This record gives sequence, structure tokens and C-alpha cells, in this order.
Amino acid sequence: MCVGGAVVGLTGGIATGKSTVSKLVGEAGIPIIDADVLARKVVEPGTRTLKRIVAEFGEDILLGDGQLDRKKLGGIIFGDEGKRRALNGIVHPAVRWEMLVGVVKCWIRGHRVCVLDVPLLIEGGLWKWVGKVAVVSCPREVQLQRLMARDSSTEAEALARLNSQLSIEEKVGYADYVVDNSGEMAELQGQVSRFVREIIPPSINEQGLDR
Ligand SMILES: CC(C)(COP(=O)(O)OP(=O)(O)OC[C@H]1O[C@@H](n2cnc3c(N)ncnc32)[C@H](O)[C@@H]1O)[C@@H](O)C(=O)NCCC(=O)NCCS
Ligand SMILES: Nc1ncnc2c1ncn2[C@@H]1O[C@H](COP(=O)(O)OP(=O)(O)OP(=O)(O)O)[C@@H](O)[C@H]1O
Repeated sequence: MCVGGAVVGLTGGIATGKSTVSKLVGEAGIPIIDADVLARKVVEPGTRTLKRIVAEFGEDILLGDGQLDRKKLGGIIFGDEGKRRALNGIVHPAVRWEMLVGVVKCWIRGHRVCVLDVPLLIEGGLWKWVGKVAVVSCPREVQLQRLMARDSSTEAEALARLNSQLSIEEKVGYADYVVDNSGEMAELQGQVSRFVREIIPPSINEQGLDR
């Protein structure tokens, strides 16, 4: 999947603001491939991935309508590394395949830059396959507060998720760009505008985003 600097991997800790950043990047005309969206698609009823999850975690992991009970599965895997690894081993190959398909589609449509929004870009090793790595960062306390507010979760639930990932400091160590999301939304907009200018190759910048 490595195609020079034109595939940018966007990551960060949970609730640091990756989706918020990728929405703004998308509004600037850059295609976004969102691993969280793909991770939902590959477990839809009838998929091979969902069948493998049921084989691993039991029929009880399904809701009455056959959908994955995401809340229950989250309760099982965040806080149990062995179970989380087992789930990752089932879901991640399917997500990686979908991301590759997404990149090829972008290229076929004539785009020469795209952003992969992948929460576990570093943990899963995908950072080696993208041209550049961008990390959205904010202090841990801000991250925790945003996570609890967004998901209406308790501090214990939020900490279990947060501790399932590498720290932001470690992720920043892999970054070609850091998007600082410690401040207000208005400040983030400025950060994202700079980021977009940096990731658009000069030859494309002169002609507009599409070839
Ligand atoms: C456990 C599941 C069902 C919980 O679903 P839920 O709707 O509550 O959360 P959602 O999928 O929206 O994820 C929210 C955030 O949790 C974090 N997260 C999700 N899965 C993992 C994981 N395996 N390890 C660490 N963090 C994770 C990410 O930061 C993600 O952005 C779901 O997260 C899942 O299927 N995870 C395994 C797939 C995965 O790794 N997805 C992340 C991108 S590939
Ligand atoms: N600068 C900001 N100021 C205030 N709230 C913010 C800011 N940036 C993001 N948020 C809020 O913080 C929460 C987390 O942001 P977001 O969902 O974009 O994070 P994420 O990194 O994509 O999370 P996940 O890893 O779960 O996908 C959201 O409710 C979002 O609206």
C-alpha cells in the first residue's frame, strides 16, 4: 500500500479528535478512508468476519436482530488483552483489505493524495505502509474528559479503552506531522488548514486537488 507520500496515515489516541480532524480534511476535498467505518462494515450480518467472531466469543455476542452487540464486545475486550488480540486477529485483516480497496478506488478516481484514519495505525504496524504519519494529540486529561463526555461513559470504562492503546507520547514519536488538538475548535481549524497544505504535493497544489 506504500505509494510515496500520497497516502497519509492519520492516528492519535482514542477521542483525541481524529474523526473531527478527518471531517475537516475531507471538507477540504481530500478523500478519507476511515478504519472505524470499515471495521463496522466487515462485521455486518452475513459476513465471514462476524461468523468468526461468533465462533470465538459465542452466540451471546449477537443482538436479537443478528447484529454484533458492540457494547457487550467492548465490555469484554477493553481490559482483557488476550481477548482483544483475538478480536484484532479476526477483524484487522478484513479492515486492511478494505483499506487497500479504498486506496485503489481513490487512485482510479484520479486523486493523488488520500488520508487513512486508523486509530491503531502504530499498534497494528500499518504505519510502515503509509507515506507519512500524522498524529492528533492532546493532553491525556483532555482526552479522558472528551471520551467520557462523548460516550457518556464512566471514568473506569473510559480508562479501560484509553489504556488499550499506546500513549499519545509514544505515537508522537512516529509522527511526520503532529496536529495539536489541545485547544478550542477554532484553533483546530487553523491546525488542519496547515496540515492540508503540507500533505498536498506541490504539483497537485498548483492544479487543484484532483489530477
Ligand atoms: C469492540 C468494538 C465492537 C466496540 O465497538 P464501539 O462501537 O463501542 O466502538 P468503536 O468501534 O466506535 O471504536 C471506538 C474507538 O475505540 C478504539 N478501539 C476500537 N477497537 C480497539 C482495539 N481493538 N484496541 C484498542 N482500541 C480500540 C478506537 O480508538 C476506536 O476509534 C469495536 O471497537 C471493534 O470491533 N473493535 C475491533 C476492531 C478495531 O480494532 N477497530 C479499530 C479500528 S481498525
Ligand atoms: N478541539 C476540541 N474542543 C472540544 N471538543 C472537541 C475538540 N476536538 C474534538 N472534540 C470532541 O471530542 C470528542 C472526541 O473527538 P473524536 O470523536 O473526533 O475523536 P477520535 O479521535 O476520532 O475518537 P475515536 O478514537 O473514538 O474514533 C468528540 O465528542 C468531539 O466532538
